[in-house]
Amino acid sequence: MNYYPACPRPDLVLGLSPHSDGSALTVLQQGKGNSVGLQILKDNSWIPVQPISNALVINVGDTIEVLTNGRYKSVEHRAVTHKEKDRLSIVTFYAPSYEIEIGPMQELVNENNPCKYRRYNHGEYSKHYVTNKLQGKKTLEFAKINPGSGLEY
Ligand SMILES: O=C(O)CCC(=O)C(=O)O
Ligand SMILES: [Fe+2]
Repeated sequence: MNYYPACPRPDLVLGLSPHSDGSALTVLQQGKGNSVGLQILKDNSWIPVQPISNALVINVGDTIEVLTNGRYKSVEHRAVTHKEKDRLSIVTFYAPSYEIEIGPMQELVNENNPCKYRRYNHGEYSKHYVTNKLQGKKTLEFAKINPGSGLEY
């Protein structure tokens, strides 16, 4: 559960820094009466996600990006604060157990789609995730075979 108090200077204070979730899928509930707080990064612009009554937001997380060999990208997102209104969001992360080994599905790797991510243990990734700052999609570098290669991720 995330609680963001009202903030007199939303221009200076973020609610939550830009990041992608380490999960496979994230299910997020934001109440309709809430201020708009969640934003996703699309084409280098931050797009607000309007709260809709009785609707859940589903985010693709890093684990799905790796499993699909980059076909489904984890979404970079952040939460902003509001001058007068506070905000509550409820998140549930669906992720593999720590002992599970993750890597791209064989079916999605071929000569046109070379393997972009190494195999690793999800517990290792979780440890890496929680011991690093939230900095956009930087945490996912952990899983890339060749981060500096110019491969299209
Ligand atoms: O409060 C929100 O809308 C975003 C929360 C979030 O991104 C997270 O908990 O990972
Ligand atoms: Fe998140």
